[in-house]
Amino acid sequence: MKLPQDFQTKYQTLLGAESTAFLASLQEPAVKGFRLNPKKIAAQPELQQRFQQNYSAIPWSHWGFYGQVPGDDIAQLAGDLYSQEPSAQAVAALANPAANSRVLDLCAAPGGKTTQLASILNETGLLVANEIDRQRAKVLSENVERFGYSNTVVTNYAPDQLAQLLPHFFDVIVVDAPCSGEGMFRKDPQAIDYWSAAYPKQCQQRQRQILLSALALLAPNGTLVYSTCTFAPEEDEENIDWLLQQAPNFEVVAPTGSGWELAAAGRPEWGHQNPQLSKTVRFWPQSVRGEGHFMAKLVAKSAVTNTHNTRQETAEIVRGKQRPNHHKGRSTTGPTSAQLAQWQAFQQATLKQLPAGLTTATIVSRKEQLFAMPTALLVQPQLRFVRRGLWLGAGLKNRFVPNHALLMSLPRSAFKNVIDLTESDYQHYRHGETLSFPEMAGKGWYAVCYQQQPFSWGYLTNHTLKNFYPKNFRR
Ligand SMILES: C[S@@+](CC[C@H](N)C(=O)[O-])C[C@H]1O[C@@H](n2cnc3c(N)ncnc32)[C@H](O)[C@@H]1O
Repeated sequence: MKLPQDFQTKYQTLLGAESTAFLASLQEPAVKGFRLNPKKIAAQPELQQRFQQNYSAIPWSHWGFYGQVPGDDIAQLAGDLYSQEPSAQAVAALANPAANSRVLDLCAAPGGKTTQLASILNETGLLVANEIDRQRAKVLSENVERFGYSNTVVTNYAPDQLAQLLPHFFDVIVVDAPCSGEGMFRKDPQAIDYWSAAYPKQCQQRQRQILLSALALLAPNGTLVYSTCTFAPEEDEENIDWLLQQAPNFEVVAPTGSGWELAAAGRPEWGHQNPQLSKTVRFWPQSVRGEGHFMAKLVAKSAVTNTHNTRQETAEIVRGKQRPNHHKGRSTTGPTSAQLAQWQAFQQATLKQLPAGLTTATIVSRKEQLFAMPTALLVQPQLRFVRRGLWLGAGLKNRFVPNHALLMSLPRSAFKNVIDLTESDYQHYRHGETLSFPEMAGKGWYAVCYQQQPFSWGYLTNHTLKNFYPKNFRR
């Protein structure tokens, strides 16, 4: 790999003798990793064993392993795992939101940190995954669907717009900032083409704008995690030093627990000698099995009285004192009683259990489509979504048609009817073909499975399984 001369000179100056090992490490192959989805793996001990026996664990990650699982493995399709390089798995682990927190992943696509944060929250609280780029937000939304957590919504805002809509709303915010990507040079050599000596400073300006919005979105006693996949001090230590000046009530906290001793500390000398920077974290490829990453966790030094009243408003909505303002809202309303009746009839016929997050959700409709939207978000009827919570399905005139997202949010044991496909039927079904089962009688919705994993809805009628595998996933 040909590294820019300016890059080499910069790190020779910054790192001195260590630069030889650092620059040599960038010529090594990238380290691959993936992370299991605890929600889906919990009920499948044989699948857990498959991974535990064949792959070694990533020390600092929740559920992380070194290695690579092919993209068309059923475990990928069924949302059992997410491919993510090992160091990137430290960011959500550092944030480690408490159960029931309101969490925002501000720069979220394609969803590596989001899916890990969702796993940590384990269907409690609320997770907003926001992405500024519309196309990338769609990919993020697909990954959120695949992982199957019903308390996760996807939005598509610039950070300052979101801050106007949900000021001081979140307990935990992760800013995995767009950066100069030096830590990705091995994984994605194209990042080298974008790089110039001036690029880190340009990125710094954009990162500071994003961080100011993050402060406006954060509850007074909230936690902010900032990360980049670059080595550049301008984007790392300098930004945290600057952020502490903007928010003097905050301090950096160092990670605790096993695995973190393998990471290095940030460098105070690269951020105006601010001693707090020794509690920031660096992953260097010459000393850990992973790519380059920087991260810092900031918490409020002293408790501040929470003056905003969103929690009170939410409680009132839940208790029914205040109705969500449907008129100002872009598109959601309450479902009709006929739609609700269809949804209930569908549940009775098809499901043994409901997704866990539904207990803290409100059912809303958009035209005939029904969604379980996290109740806490009803305080802001102006909010537009790419995914407004768990997409349940369509309440049509005489029937309910479940959405793929509902299937992905449930374990195999939740379905009254399951059908296991052979390898050959599985390939046909993934193409979108209808399958014939002369021995199967009756009518109804089935969770269609391969290797025990639900991957699609199917509707059985006249000995034929109608194909509801989403058209955009067919191949
Ligand atoms: C490092 S990537 C995020 C990776 C993601 N957190 C993950 O783990 O999969 C940074 C993201 O920030 C987005 N972005 C770019 N410019 C932005 C801006 N001005 N404000 C907010 N986000 C921005 C990019 O589109 C990109 O998706």
